[in-house]
Amino acid sequence: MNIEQLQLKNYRNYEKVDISFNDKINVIIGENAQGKTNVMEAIYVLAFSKSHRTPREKELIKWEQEYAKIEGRITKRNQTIPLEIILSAKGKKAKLNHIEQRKLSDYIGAFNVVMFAPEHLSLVKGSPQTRRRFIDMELGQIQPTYIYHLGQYQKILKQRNHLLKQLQRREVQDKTMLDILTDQLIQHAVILLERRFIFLDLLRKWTSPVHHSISHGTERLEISYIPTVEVSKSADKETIENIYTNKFHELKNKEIERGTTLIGPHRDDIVFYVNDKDVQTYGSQGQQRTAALSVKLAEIELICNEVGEYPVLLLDDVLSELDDQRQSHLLNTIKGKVQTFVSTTNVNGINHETLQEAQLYRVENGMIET
Ligand SMILES: Nc1ncnc2c1ncn2[C@@H]1O[C@H](COP(=O)(O)OP(=O)(O)OP(=O)(O)O)[C@@H](O)[C@H]1O
Repeated sequence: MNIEQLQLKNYRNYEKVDISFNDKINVIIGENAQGKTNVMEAIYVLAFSKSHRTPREKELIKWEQEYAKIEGRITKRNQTIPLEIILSAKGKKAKLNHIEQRKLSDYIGAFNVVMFAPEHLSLVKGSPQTRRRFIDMELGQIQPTYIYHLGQYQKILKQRNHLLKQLQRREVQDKTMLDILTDQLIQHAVILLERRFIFLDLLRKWTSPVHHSISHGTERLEISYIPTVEVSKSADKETIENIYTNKFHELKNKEIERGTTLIGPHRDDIVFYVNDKDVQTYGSQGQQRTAALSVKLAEIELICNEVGEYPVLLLDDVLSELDDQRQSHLLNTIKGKVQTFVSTTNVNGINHETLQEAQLYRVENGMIET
């Protein structure tokens, strides 16, 4: 899969841009704060309809402008597909093949992208929220209906937390609504948990050989999903539902006392083990980085396996963060098969023959030159 062309109108510090891309390696080079990440972000927004940097979409619109537009032409299974995202104070529009999609879950998944930025290097040692976000984004692009269930779960969770706060402050006495919201929450929690278990199995399958190879056969990487309820990954829907129902019943008074929902996929986590030791606690910074790189490389293979084509890879300011050996492993793995975007202030920090074949784009103050 490739992105052939990108057009930006009033996006961040770009007033108007129209660029065509090379189907192999594209290097976006420029000083700090010139707009390199903004280009990467625009490609990401075209795929996911949201930014990887901010939940506040207003920030994406050029200052003092009414709207921002990102248009892209991608090729997938030998077909050209036009995509369009328009952001304004009125909301967001997503168009696929020039047709506006009412549900974002009908849009997301058409264009597959893997982003690798410095913050992903802390996937292993960072917060559980970072890891949950990672699972949600990846699952969302291979299974668009996951986004629907996640959205419903988050909506009900918000209502339930609000009600728990009211019950805590005794502004509400009747608990009937709490039971209704609990049942609704469980319906979506079961689906999220089931799909995350399956996704983790897939991820583990692709991560193990990659990690074994990067570590020259010295390390074995394992990934475990840690839910907030005791449940086996082979449990069926009904069993998971019963486990949640019983646990919510048991925790009812405690949740009212605390004024928040204490269990569910929004509190789950994943743990990485290298040679049976928890990498977050015991791993060196190098081992944590290698684990993060393995996950990213596995993600590319996993998407290719699920979708039938390699996703586009965005390496935002990350190559120079990797040492020569990890850089080489990454670039050798993707060479010739994955359309890649690299943003950097200086190509000198990147030593690889792959870059000799790259198309260079110079970015300066919201202008791009090839
Ligand atoms: N909504 C906006 N409207 C206009 N300009 C914006 C907007 N949002 C961000 N900018 C500008 O975009 C620039 C930052 O661009 P970007 O994050 O792409 O930098 P970069 O080239 O990747 O830099 P670095 O190498 O430091 O990461 C800044 O000059 C910032 O002021």
